[in-house]
Amino acid sequence: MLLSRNLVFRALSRKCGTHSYATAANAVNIVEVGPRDGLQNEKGVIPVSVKAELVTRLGRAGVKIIEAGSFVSPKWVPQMAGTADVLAQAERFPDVRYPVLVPNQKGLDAVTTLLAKHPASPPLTDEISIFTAATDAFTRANLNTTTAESLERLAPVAKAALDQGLRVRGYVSVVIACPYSGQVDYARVRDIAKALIDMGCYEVSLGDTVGMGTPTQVSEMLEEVKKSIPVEKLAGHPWITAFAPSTLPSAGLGGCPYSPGATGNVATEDVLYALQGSQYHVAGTAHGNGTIDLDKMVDIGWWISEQLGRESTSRAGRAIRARRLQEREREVKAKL
Ligand SMILES: CC(C)(COP(=O)([O-])OP(=O)([O-])OC[C@H]1O[C@@H](n2cnc3c(N)ncnc32)[C@H](O)[C@@H]1OP(=O)([O-])[O-])[C@@H](O)C(=O)NCCC(=O)NCCSC(=O)C[C@@](C)(O)CC(=O)[O-]
Repeated sequence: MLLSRNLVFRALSRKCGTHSYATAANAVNIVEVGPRDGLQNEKGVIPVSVKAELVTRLGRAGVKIIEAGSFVSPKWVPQMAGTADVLAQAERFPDVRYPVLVPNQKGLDAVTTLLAKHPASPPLTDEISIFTAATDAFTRANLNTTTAESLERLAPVAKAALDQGLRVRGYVSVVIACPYSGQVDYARVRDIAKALIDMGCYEVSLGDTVGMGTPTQVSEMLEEVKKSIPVEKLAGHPWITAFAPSTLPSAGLGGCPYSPGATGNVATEDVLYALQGSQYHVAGTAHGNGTIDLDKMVDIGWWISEQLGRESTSRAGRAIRARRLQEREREVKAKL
């Protein structure tokens, strides 16, 4: 699956966060963005039933935060059409959150309509993610406006969402380099992230959208952003090379359709695998042992990849599958 595009930095801060899912020291929050970021860039049409099943399977595997889709213009991102039906059809688990991406008031209105139509408890979603970018060129390509104008548009959307009891999370894209305008000014990243926090985002995910950042660049950018925002309110997406915690999709799928040259995401399975035996662990999840089930995530990664007509790019996913096949062959031979 598309693992984490955003690892949350609470583990690094060694403090509990302000969320209801506050984490202990060394705990990593994983925001699984497979159903949204992982699928939004696909060429073919993905049936709603497949998208809903993906959300269901992730919940069963113990993922605690699943970004289930987006309420953007279907003309801009056709793959995200039907997100309301995905939310309505997916089997939901009471301790799992299902945030959705919202670009404007129209997107929030669609969420409000959905919640009125399906008055479930807990609600189908209780969180929106709003997004902008560190450069005007990227914001123009992705949202058809400038960064400053996007922030102006998003402020009332965030306020309206908070007023109706929704949580609001923020994304800043291209925090290191922009595919259209090159190296990014980290002070600008800091100011934009701060603007999102000031409008009520409980956390801001910083995206190296094209995946060009080196660990040194990511550290420098973070040092700048930390001047205005405490680290426990930051998440990373998808620069796992530099930091432990993040927002990821399974099977390494995905990316922003308006980010030419992006090479896909770090797979959730790979991060789960890397965390094994490290000083970090996944924050408390649906499965009381505080872990996401790696084997189930590998299965989900292969399943969704098959649905999309490709192979999983997750290294851990491929290795674990190869090991399973070998074990099965050995068992068959032993029976002969
Ligand atoms: C923001 C807009 C809508 C502006 O697009 P626009 O064309 O400027 O908007 P508009 O207000 O002029 O409306 C144009 C048409 O879109 C419709 N429309 C307008 N809004 C909506 C809506 N919410 N839902 C459904 N329909 C909508 C609207 O009704 C109208 O339809 P028409 O009259 O032509 O039939 C467009 O640019 C858009 O949808 N952009 C989203 C692009 C996107 O989803 N990108 C991928 C997600 S971001 C990402 O992946 C990065 C991230 C978050 O992962 C972090 C990282 O990786 O760095």
